[in-house]
Amino acid sequence: MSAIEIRNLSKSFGAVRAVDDVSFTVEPGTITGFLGPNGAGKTTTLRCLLGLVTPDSGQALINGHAYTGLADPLSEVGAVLEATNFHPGRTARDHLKVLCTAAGLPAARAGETLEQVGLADAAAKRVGGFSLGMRQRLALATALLGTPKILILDEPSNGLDPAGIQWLRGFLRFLADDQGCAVLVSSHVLAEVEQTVDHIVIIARGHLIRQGALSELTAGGDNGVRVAAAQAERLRPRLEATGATVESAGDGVLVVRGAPPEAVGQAALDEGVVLSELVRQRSDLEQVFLELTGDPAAPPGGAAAPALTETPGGTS
Ligand SMILES: Nc1ncnc2c1ncn2[C@@H]1O[C@H](COP(=O)(O)OP(=O)(O)OP(=O)(O)O)[C@@H](O)[C@H]1O
Repeated sequence: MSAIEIRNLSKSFGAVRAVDDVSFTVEPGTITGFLGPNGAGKTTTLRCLLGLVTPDSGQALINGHAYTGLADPLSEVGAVLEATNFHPGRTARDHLKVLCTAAGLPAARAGETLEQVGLADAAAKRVGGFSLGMRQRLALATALLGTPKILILDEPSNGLDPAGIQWLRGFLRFLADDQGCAVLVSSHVLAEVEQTVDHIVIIARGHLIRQGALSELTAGGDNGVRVAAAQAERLRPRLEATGATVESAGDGVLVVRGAPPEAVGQAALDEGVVLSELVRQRSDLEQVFLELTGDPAAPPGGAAAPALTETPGGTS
């Protein structure tokens, strides 16, 4: 049984089909990046998982159950949807203690989770004075109170500075690798999650676009540098001498692997070859995401974005 299972989930708000027949799973010990441009349907999917929105059809399951059917939800799943619902006059520790009392958890969990998220020094400070990044950390502490094995985080990097983002990456990896947690983390920025996640699920306009292991989606790693010039072949010996592989891609076009664009440009300069094109070829994943986020007219699942995993729930 998967920790999280989204099965043929659909939800409309009036005429807007926010989520349309989406299926995927999240397994224990893994981090899944849930990616899509603004308005893609990520938050709606996560809200369905947490019982905050009722789907029109399909299912959103935690350990095989709807959230509302969980006997002890806080010990099974922790969620960070928005980091705004804190009483401004309360201290961070008091905020967590109130929640511990309400949930029947030992009050000591308040201090433990503040320590875990790096807020121990701010435990006695009023939340009203917290930065957005500190609120994000406090929200994460809230999610961790019941020591859940499943975490659902909506845009958790929002408001974190670069050091905070790096800390979050390490912390999520620790939760997945050492604690065996299943982590689902949404973002609209590919680069933000790319270094952290094992799996990726991409949606746009409610539709599932791609899903799979990050290693599969970025297969090949080096996608090469495309260089075009009337005398492109003159670059070949110089580039091959540096260990790069050079393939011909048609008249006057080469694809160079194992050398960065700068090295290809330098070779052209040294050889006195005039270039008409020099471009790093993007990975398939980058390309798909660029089309989704960079070109509003690009059709989701269109010719440029064929489904990698055709089977719904194919990551299971
Ligand atoms: N309660 C609601 N009432 C009406 N429309 C809604 C509601 N919630 C979401 N929508 C619409 O559903 C679509 C999907 O929204 P959703 O918030 O799920 O996307 P998202 O991927 O989380 O976007 P973002 O990254 O901007 O948060 C959007 O068109 C949004 O306007």
